[in-house]
Amino acid sequence: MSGFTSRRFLRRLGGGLSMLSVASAGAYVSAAMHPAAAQQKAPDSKPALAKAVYEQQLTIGQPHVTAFCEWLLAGCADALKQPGFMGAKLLRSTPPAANTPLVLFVLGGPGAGKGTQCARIVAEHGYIHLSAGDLLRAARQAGSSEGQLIDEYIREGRIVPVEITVALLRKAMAASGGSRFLIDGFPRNGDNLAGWHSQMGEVAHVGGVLMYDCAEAVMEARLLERGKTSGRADDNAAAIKKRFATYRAETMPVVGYYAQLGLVHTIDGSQPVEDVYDKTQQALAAVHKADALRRAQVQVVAHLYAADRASLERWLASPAGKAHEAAVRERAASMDGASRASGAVRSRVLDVSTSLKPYGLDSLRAFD
Ligand SMILES: Nc1ncnc2c1ncn2[C@@H]1O[C@H](COP(=O)(O)OP(=O)(O)OP(=O)(O)O)[C@@H](O)[C@H]1O
Ligand SMILES: Nc1ccn([C@H]2C[C@H](O)[C@@H](COP(=O)(O)O)O2)c(=O)n1
Repeated sequence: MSGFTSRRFLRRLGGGLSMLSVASAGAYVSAAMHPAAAQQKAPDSKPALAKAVYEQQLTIGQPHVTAFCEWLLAGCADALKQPGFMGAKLLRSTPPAANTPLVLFVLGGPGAGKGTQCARIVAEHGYIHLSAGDLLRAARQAGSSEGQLIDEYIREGRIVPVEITVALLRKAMAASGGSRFLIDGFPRNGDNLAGWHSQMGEVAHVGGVLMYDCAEAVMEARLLERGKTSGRADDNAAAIKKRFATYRAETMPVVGYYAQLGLVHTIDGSQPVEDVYDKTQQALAAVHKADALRRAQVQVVAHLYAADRASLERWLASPAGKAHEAAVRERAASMDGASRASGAVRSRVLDVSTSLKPYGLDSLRAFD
């Protein structure tokens, strides 16, 4: 793949391939056309239609996009020397996931200090704080149809079915209009986790879990003290015991799940509030850095157009085609992990006849 240099590509363009720079809204990076296909463009004649498309898709970080696209288009120009090939085009777009709101789950045992830290984060970082427990208590008080069921679950220190909780969270998120959320006390068990994935997996991005670690004896003392004024039905010794048991049995595995994904920031919640907040700030800095990269991701799609599927498949099976595929994968994998959403390059050949999208050379000419 030594031919993948922009200088060589530009020389080749000068020698016959035409390069179409693109005018529209940044969606199209650039396109190249086979000389034979370019010659078919007579003013009154219908443009030739491609019959098959070789498509490669990948998602990469913004810092790499320009250099990568230039390199890839040069590689496509190499491929265009093959018989039956008509044109190539690179497109780029923002992946939908880059625009979804950022969610931080806030976990830790009852009384670990989740609500206290969330109040500080909201004041300084502009998050919307949603406590699953608060939403459930409000739903109970508002006399909702599920009120009695919620009441029973909370009194027993059990976890309310996720359909109820996630519906409350979803509604509150939409009503807030925010783009950064602290979701406190959720997901508390496997049912919460599964319900979140199915209902919210595509709607919001979980960027991290703030996990406040605290000994039960410390948490119990805090909750009993809080119980003197909180008015909460579950801030008493008997309910606290059940809540601890539920936390150990049901919530800790959820923390383990996110730990495996590398998303958990464990913070010692037994320290004074200010010290806990200092550690929280450090965790937030790491989360925000990763989130900035997520938002700067770009989806790149490369198309090679051919007059027939056989031409594409012949080329893909040839040493040149294999080298092209391998080079794209290698280059994608060589980008630094943090700014690469997926090193996986999705490649496929599409028959235009079975595709919904008309892949004609006229689409290239639109940018002529
Ligand atoms: N770091 C701390 N040091 C001492 N007391 C604290 C600390 N953090 C919170 N508290 C106190 O402990 C009690 C419980 O705190 P908080 O309500 O923030 O816990 P929580 O994890 O949100 O509890 P729950 O899960 O029961 O809602 C409160 O009275 C709070 O003022
Ligand atoms: N995801 C959740 C969160 C809370 N609950 C119920 C059961 C808890 O004991 C209670 C109080 O929660 P807290 O305010 O202590 O976070 O609310 C639930 O069922 N599911």
